[in-house]
Amino acid sequence: MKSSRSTRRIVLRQLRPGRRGALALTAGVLAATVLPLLAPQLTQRFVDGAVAGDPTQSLILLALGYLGLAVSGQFARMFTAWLASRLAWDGTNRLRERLAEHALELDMSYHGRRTPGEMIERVDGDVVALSEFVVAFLLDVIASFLLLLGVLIIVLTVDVRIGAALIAYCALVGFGMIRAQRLAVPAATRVRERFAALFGNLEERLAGAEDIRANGAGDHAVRRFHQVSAGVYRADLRANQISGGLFAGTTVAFAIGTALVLALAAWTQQTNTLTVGTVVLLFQYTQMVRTPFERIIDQLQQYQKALAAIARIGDLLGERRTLHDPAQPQALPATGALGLELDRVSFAYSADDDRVLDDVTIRLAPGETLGLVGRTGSGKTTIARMALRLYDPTHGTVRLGGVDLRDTARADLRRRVAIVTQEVQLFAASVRDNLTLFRPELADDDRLRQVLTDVGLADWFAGLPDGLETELGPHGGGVSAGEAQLIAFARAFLRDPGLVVLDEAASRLDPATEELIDHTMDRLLAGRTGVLIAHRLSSLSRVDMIAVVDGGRIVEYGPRAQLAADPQSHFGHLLDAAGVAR
Ligand SMILES: Nc1ncnc2c1ncn2[C@@H]1O[C@H](COP(=O)(O)OP(=O)(O)OP(=O)(O)O)[C@@H](O)[C@H]1O
Repeated sequence: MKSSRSTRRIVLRQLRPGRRGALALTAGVLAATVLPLLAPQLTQRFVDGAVAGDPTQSLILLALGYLGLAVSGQFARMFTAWLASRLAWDGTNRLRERLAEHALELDMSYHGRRTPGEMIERVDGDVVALSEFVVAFLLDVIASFLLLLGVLIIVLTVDVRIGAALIAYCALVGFGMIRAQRLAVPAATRVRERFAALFGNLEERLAGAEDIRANGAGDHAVRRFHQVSAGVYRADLRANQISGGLFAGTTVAFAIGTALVLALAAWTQQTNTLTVGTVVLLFQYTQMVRTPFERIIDQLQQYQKALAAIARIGDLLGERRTLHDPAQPQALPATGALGLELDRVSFAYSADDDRVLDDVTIRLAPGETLGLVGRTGSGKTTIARMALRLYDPTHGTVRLGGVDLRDTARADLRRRVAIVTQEVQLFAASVRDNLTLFRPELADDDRLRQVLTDVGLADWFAGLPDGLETELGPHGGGVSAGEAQLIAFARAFLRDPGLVVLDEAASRLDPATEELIDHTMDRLLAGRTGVLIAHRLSSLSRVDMIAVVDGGRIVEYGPRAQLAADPQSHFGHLLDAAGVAR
């Protein structure tokens, strides 16, 4: 989706400061510009006064005034820098929040097409690039532009000829600098590419450190690292040569400019139209031209980057959900088990893909449990995703408690359906937050403790140093795979759902933990409708119905006991092959 003007406007609106902030910033920028502009006026008076033999007292006063101007000018600049960073930080934080919220709202079909790294780059990298530009724009571009304008106007009023010469000179140097900058851009891009290759290489080698060591590929890894590092060195050297050359060229150009203005001023002074003080004044103003010039040209490059960032952020904000909440949602039954029905459901992950589900029909009465079996990639998880409305079917209908899922409100659905996935996502947060998923109002402490006991985590909980406030490490550090599964069960219990989807962990756990999990699974399924994606056939002993999935189709469907007893059934053969009693 291309970013439209309106989405760009939304991006910029988030960055806009409040009225008071904007006023303070304008005042700061004006002070930071005007104060340095006044300083040479004092120098002029000082020099002319000294030449004319003015009393020392008035010269000291002028010198003190100069000092005061210099100090307050610096102060104004510091204040503006602080304020600009603060306002940009506030603005970009608003934007970051809005983006994160928007990204979380988007369907799984969107996230399925994006890597987490890409999303982080959008929500953080692009926003930081934009924030840096906003600060630099406020500080460097606007302030530098005003300063440059002020200098040119003052010099023009002092002497039109020198002013005109300075303007012509600035235009010439500016043009030259912009052309020269273009030389530097490809070199800087190459440095970034080489660094990206270096970090990519490092990440891959570190992630695979165990395999590299075990297979004796260490020498090769180090050699490759040397090659990639050498690439960074060469690119960086080249970029530094170019920027060093540019710096030297600019210095020479400005030195020539200063010499020219001085020569002109000296010549004018000799014809008695300018005082010595005015020549010093002109010299000082000419010196002031360089920095704003360089800043503005520097920012031209950042501007391109910021434009690209705005476009990408705009694209993300322009993405819309495809799963819509209906205007008048139908409520799901508020309590009790919910019947589940997939009625001739077909589905493809994207319009170009083949069907992953083909004419799937499943009917589960309230309280019944279904076991989904089939080879890897056959479509079991996709069936579960349909029941959770993570996607809408391409054809057919999914009903829960008799209500078409397309007619339900998302919040209602999330309240009544729980899922325990193979890979439990734990957060670097307190146990309480991990259980309630950051909604402390969901349950009081007694209920949280009760649920932990119910899922068999009482001993684990007793060993925690700060009880419910104990912080878990990143990715649930310090929690074993079995405990993580049980925490996921506890999350499901807290919501008291009417439908539970369990995607059993494929990795093996120790027998004691497996027994605990089996027991908890039974408790969770009791009195609820359940869909169990079983990786251990023995787990299926607890389900009422079995669906054997193959290539996105249900090739066998029926009561478990009946299929197990049928000598010809797929399910029976599967049990026999796995050595599990029928
Ligand atoms: N997000 C996705 N985007 C595109 N294709 C997908 C996506 N998720 C799964 N698929 C594809 O859909 C098909 C069915 O996958 P699914 O995960 O439903 O199978 P499964 O039976 O649950 O497998 P497993 O037992 O390995 O978990 C596979 O071909 C898979 O590659």
